[in-house]
Amino acid sequence: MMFDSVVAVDWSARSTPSLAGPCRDAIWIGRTCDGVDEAPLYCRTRAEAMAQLLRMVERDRAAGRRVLIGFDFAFGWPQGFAAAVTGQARALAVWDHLAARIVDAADNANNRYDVAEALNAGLSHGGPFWAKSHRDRWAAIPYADTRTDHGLPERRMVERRAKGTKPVWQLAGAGSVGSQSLLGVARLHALRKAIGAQVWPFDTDGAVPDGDVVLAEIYPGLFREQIAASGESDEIPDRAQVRVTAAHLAGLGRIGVLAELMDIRALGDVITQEEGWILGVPVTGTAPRLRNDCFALPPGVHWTPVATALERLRGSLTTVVGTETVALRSAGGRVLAQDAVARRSNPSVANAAVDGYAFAWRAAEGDATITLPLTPGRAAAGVPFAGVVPPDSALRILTGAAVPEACDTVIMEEDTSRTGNTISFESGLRPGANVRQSAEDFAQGSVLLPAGHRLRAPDLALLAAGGPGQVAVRRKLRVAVLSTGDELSDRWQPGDATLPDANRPMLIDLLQRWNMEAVDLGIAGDCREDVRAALDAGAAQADAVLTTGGASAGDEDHVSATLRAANALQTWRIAIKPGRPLALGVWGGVPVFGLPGNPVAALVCAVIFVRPALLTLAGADWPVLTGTTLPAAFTKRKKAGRREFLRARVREGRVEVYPSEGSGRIAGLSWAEGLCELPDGAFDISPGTPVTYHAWSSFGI
Ligand SMILES: Nc1nc2c(c(=O)[nH]1)N[C@H]1C(S)=C(S)[C@@H](COP(=O)(O)OP(=O)(O)OC[C@H]3O[C@@H](n4cnc5c(N)ncnc54)[C@H](O)[C@@H]3O)O[C@H]1N2
Ligand code: MOO
Repeated sequence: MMFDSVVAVDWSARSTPSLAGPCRDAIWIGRTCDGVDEAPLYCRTRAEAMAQLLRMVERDRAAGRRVLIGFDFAFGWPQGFAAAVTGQARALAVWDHLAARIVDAADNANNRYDVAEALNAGLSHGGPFWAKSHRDRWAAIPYADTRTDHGLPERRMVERRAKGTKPVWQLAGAGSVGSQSLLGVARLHALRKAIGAQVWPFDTDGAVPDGDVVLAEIYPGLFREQIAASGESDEIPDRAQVRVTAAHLAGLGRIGVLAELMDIRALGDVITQEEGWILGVPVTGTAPRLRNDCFALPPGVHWTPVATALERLRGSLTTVVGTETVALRSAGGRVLAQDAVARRSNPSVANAAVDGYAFAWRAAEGDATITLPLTPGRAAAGVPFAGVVPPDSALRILTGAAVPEACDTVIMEEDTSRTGNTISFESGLRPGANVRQSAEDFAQGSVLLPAGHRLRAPDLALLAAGGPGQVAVRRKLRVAVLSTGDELSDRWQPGDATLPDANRPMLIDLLQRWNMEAVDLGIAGDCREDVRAALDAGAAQADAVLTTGGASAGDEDHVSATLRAANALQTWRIAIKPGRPLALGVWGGVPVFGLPGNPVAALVCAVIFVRPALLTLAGADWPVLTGTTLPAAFTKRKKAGRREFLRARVREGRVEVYPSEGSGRIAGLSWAEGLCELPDGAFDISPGTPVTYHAWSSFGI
């Protein structure tokens, strides 16, 4: 067993001691020790609870027991808060900050609103904390939720996954947890120092802790059903919560599941160092969150060549989707999550490649004409011959049938003549002729296809032949698509000043062809509130967000501006035409690809940059574009300093390009059947000059 003693604490942010007798909304401590569920303890103050816990730890340590203590408040804050307050992206730095400021007396009197007010005042746009006990005090904390663009995510990633959890910014009101965290963390900071406890996941970097006293964040809501079913109907709810939660976590420890739940290294350091995690929320299927600065370019970079941009993109992204199992027949287009290993050899036994007669080759050595007696019976595919073929005899055999043990060669029926029970044929057959050797195609245990491979129809034949009826694939990547701009409308009518949205249908179709799920976020107007709300919706529902429009630096470029305000924007000026302004950001841990609004630029950016990036997030191999070299049918003098992609098609073996290069000329997109890629350097093209052509099919279109 991992922990001998498991303690669950229901915390409280009260400012006065709770009633003398046990009551709700007070501190309760539940404990399961050596498999025995103890009666929960009631504590009137935080100071009393800490004293109880210290006594328990002392006793457990003296008895050589490992102890896990869970507290039901957030140990961390949404991504970005720690760095904004302390300059370090670590929750424990916030613990230090709070421990130095929180005053929490023995009678529960405390200054949490003063501390929250100071935090708000030090953060941009009024800060994230809201709700308080007195309407007329702490002016920097709004009483109702009238907060504006404070630039931090509303929830931690774990709060998006655990149903019923409340954001940590709310300091008062039913179910709020913000105040509990401020006061609780200050207390845990002292406990950690006093007894050398390990705080999971921060002290272990998301790994399973090895200390003898471990503090972790818990949430009794995870055990809601077990609590409801626990049978003590008139029990105070807080008491039932700590009792059942402790018993449950101890049970998970006994069956080895707790260790699995405590290994969250795969989530990355935004979670393991900054936001924290609720013990018991499963990790599988959870994308590691990206750091806000994951797309940062080195200082001084102004123009990024295409190849460098691709390399950087490749280096900053990894797989974010979990694994699921699907039937082989519906696995086409999916990405293998693991190497597919053959569960059988093909063929599994040596078998006949033709209809004819099997015999031992030694029997047919010598004479010009060979005559062999036939053994009664036959071997057919799936119906092996049950008897023994004598050394100088032959056996009737059909294509696909197992070659009997004593035989090694098969003669095709058309090459023999049969009289009664004998066959005759000309000598000269090589040993092993017309026999498919066991495992000549592939051997059991060999890797048929590597993880990351995208399955096509022929691959399904191979996997099926290798045995598995089911295959482990990556969950489909979900990608949200947003168009931006006041000029766009989905309800456009002739005569309107608005334009129909051309980008969204195009991008949604691209995603579907790449075997991803598209989430349609519609159109956001040219205002930050709209863009913010859409990005929030995208980050909540999808693994990545694609936007078009508003990517460059103009007054109306609200995608860039919104990401910049959240300190999450990197604008890459790529040496490419079209598609030069590409905004890359991270919103709520989810990458945002801000494509230029011009439809031609949007498509080029989508196929050249976004496709490989999304395939990487989806767990697929990085696609390498090779292209075909063909003679040009056009004339152009290309300047040095940027790569160009021209709308193109092939006619009579030569590459034609669309007469206009304007990146708003949508007709040319549809006219084209692919792109002609011109290199970064200067390049003079006249009819016949070899150029590189990529058919739409090489972009999965
Ligand atoms: N001062 C600068 N101006 C511009 C720059 C620059 O670097 N500095 N870059 C130019 C280039 S190159 C491009 S491409 C565009 C990119 O602009 P944005 O991404 O900010 O896009 P918008 O200004 O919102 O729109 C550009 C153009 O595309 C039309 N559009 C937008 N969305 C759609 C849609 N869904 N369907 C159809 N058409 C759409 C929009 O109406 C504009 O005409 O910036 C240049 N300017
Ligand atoms: O990206 Mo812009 O398309 O070069 O006009």
